[in-house]
Amino acid sequence: MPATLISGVAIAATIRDEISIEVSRLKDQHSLIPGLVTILVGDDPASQSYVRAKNATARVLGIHSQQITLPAHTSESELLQLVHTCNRDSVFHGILVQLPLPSHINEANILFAISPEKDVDGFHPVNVGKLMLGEPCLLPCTPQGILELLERTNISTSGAEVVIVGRSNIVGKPIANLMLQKRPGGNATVTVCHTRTRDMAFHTRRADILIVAAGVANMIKAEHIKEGAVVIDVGVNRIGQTAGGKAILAGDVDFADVVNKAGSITPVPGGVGPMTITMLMKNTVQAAKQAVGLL
Ligand SMILES: Nc1nc(=O)c2c([nH]1)NC[C@@H]1CN(c3ccc(C(=O)N[C@@H](CCC(=O)O)C(=O)O)cc3)C=[N+]21
Repeated sequence: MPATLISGVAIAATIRDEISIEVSRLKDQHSLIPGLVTILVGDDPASQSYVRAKNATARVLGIHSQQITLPAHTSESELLQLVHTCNRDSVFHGILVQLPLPSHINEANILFAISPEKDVDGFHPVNVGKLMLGEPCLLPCTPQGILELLERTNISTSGAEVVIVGRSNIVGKPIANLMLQKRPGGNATVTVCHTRTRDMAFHTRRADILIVAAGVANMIKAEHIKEGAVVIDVGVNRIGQTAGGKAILAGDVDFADVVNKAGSITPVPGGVGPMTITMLMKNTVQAAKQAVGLL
């Protein structure tokens, strides 16, 4: 029997409806319009399309959003100036600096300059530290999206063997921490694999829930998974182009190879990606409410 498809598109749509209702309520009852500024440096086509999607989603939900696009040769100090200006601008409750930045800009210097209250990516050390401690904070969007996917498909993590492939600051490390926490959505036994892991399949085959965020197209095959496992594919790899010039996407999981062995699986596209953008909207609303003392 083929795996049950976990539709990020459908679950994201449900959450977007919830957010849209909340945005209307904030407007009506508190004259509060959540605001998001997205900052894009350079002209990488993938980054352009992600930022466009973020702004489009914000508008649909009634969130005020503005995109600021700067040339690739923008200096670190110019970008820092812009971040400081946005920190002070009360129209914006959330600031997103699209990554990756051009190599002459130190990403940490920029991310650390964003006010933690406006850090809707959850990348600032204050929010990273709070996450680690289990304190309320702005959570990074992709890990938060994965928790929502599992919760809303009634997949329990308590006592489960969760194996994560990838140790990035954006996905691997924070999702590992969240799954460890002593609260619903956590309580898992967590293993994190990476490029130096000696026998990847030995670990991944033990997973009840396998989360793959390695950035290597189709690396996870049937031999890597246990029969009936939940497989969450975070990979978004551009592996080619259609005749019309549209990017062809592949996940980190070889979907065709795994689909008859997994119990449930997220597709790419249409799985984790739409959840990531939705959590950015949720964080923007949370930041706006916090800014005016509603949380
Ligand atoms: N400051 C910052 N924050 C981010 O959250 C951030 C970032 N930089 N840099 C790049 C990564 C990547 N990322 C994705 C978001 C949505 C989809 C997504 O919606 N994907 C669609 C397909 C989109 C397409 O067709 O290209 C899907 O999987 O169905 C993918 C990837 C956010 N990122």
